[in-house]
Amino acid sequence: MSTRLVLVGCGHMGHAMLAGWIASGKIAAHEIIVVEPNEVLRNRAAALGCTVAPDAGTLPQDLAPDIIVIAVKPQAIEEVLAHYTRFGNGKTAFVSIAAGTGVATFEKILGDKTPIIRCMPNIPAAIGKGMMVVFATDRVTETARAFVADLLSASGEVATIDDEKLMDAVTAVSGSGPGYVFHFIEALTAAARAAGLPDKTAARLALQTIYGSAVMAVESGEEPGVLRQKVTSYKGTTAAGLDVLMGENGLTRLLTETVEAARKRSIELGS
Ligand SMILES: NC(=O)C1=CN([C@@H]2O[C@H](COP(=O)(O)OP(=O)(O)OC[C@H]3O[C@@H](n4cnc5c(N)ncnc54)[C@H](OP(=O)(O)O)[C@@H]3O)[C@@H](O)[C@H]2O)C=CC1
Ligand SMILES: O=C(O)[C@@H]1CCC=N1
Repeated sequence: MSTRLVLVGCGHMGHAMLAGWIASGKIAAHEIIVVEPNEVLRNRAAALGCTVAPDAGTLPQDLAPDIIVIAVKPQAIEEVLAHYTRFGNGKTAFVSIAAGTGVATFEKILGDKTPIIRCMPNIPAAIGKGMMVVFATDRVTETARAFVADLLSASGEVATIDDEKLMDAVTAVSGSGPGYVFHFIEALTAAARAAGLPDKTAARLALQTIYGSAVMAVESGEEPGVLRQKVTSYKGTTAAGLDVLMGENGLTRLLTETVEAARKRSIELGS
């Protein structure tokens, strides 16, 4: 069977998505070529059954994939795309997961008739629990949109946006968000240690509390604020803790500043 998809870059995010696609059966490993210069990461992709290549120069001359997924760092995009211009202005759709880099950059290098999709995934895609947000240009056919949406659904939930400018905010919230949550686990663990708990107990209590609360927020169908109130006894311990966390300089303000810093960085990466 012919190659349907070329994945360029198989690091943290590329591999997370690739593994989910293959496990879902939505695409077969032998329909995928992975281009990755790092030998260890290339071997990891080969172990999934994909054909692998160290660089674009070794790709077959007659290659005509439906999709090329660009999963390299934003700083490398322009240099990398220069090796894929032969696929531009044609039927091959380019899907980029790079933060910041806008459609305009792709069109400048590949040609303005190239179908381009931007997707902002997040790392829980590695376990099929990702948030995948998609923006597609008018050049992208319904068939290509449907194929990409179906493929991405193997990695988690899929949402679409119609305004590319929102991609910076999306990146700052769901793209980077797992980093904030992992840090929240670290911070609660540190606080538990400071409160006198042994290291292992501190880590276990923090992780299970965040896991249990997140699953409950998803599965109960209740608003987080309602769930919070169920924990908060009148003049009790939670109220005392939340007085700090929900105070003027509390978590909402901190997260607003956090998201804004990430959004600004996304804009910088794209300029
Ligand atoms: N990590 C995350 O949680 C998320 C990442 N993203 C986006 O995904 C993209 C990749 O990020 P991430 O996976 O974390 O980064 P990684 O550095 O883990 O992966 C990128 C990979 O691309 C390889 N690479 C470099 N040049 C080429 C080339 N010419 N051809 C093929 N592969 C190449 C790199 O190899 P080498 O290291 O040898 O240079 C590396 O293995 C970024 O644009 C990022 O913005 C989006 C959402 C979430
Ligand atoms: O940190 C980054 O720039 C990438 C994009 C979103 C998550 N990781």
